[in-house]
Amino acid sequence: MNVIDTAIPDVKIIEPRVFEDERGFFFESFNQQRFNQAIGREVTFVQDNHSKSSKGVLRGLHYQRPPHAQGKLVRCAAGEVFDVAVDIRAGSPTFCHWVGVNLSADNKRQLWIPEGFAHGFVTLSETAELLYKASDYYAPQGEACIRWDDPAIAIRWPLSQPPIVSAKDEQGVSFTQAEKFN
Ligand SMILES: Cc1cn([C@H]2C[C@H](O)[C@@H](COP(=O)(O)OP(=O)(O)O[C@H]3O[C@@H](C)C(=O)[C@@H](O)[C@H]3O)O2)c(=O)[nH]c1=O
Repeated sequence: MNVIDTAIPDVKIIEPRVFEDERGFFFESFNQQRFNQAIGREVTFVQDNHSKSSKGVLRGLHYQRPPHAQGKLVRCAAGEVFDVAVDIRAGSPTFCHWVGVNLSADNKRQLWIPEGFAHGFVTLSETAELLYKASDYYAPQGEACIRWDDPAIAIRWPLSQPPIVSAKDEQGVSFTQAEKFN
């Protein structure tokens, strides 16, 4: 397993070791011990999520407010997405910074997004299936959404036309208005 730093030190790219043979491939998509070593602390995941999206669908930027904050370990098992984490921790040296990583069924990369970040992605392939582990349970009362096109964050989404966004995400607030983490 290979751990790659990103421009935001707490956000890591994890590349599993893939064993290929004439039958296909095998890899450990999650190993608690190695994962904890990779990020330097213990995280307990309590929920696995799976979503499928069509090309041009953009979901985000989502987070749950404390005490329901979620760390997420994200991977793409079919197709390809551009996955983004935004630092919303007040006082962080990388506050309001974002990182974007292509995750695909081919590159098998995973993105670790700790608590204190908003998360979103856009689908680059005809369809894409995203699998992610979360360190806390879904708590609708704690859900929050920042607009994907917020000018203060200025994410460079790889888009050639406006994305397909849910009605809920259209109601996302600006970065300035969003509740931050302390
Ligand atoms: C996120 C979530 C949704 N749901 C339900 C609520 C709703 O009826 C339906 C679809 O929910 P949403 O529209 O919020 O799904 P979606 O827009 O895919 O939300 C997800 O987006 C990505 C970017 C994330 O980071 C996730 O944490 C999550 O917020 O699924 C659950 O039952 N459990 C969950 O954990």
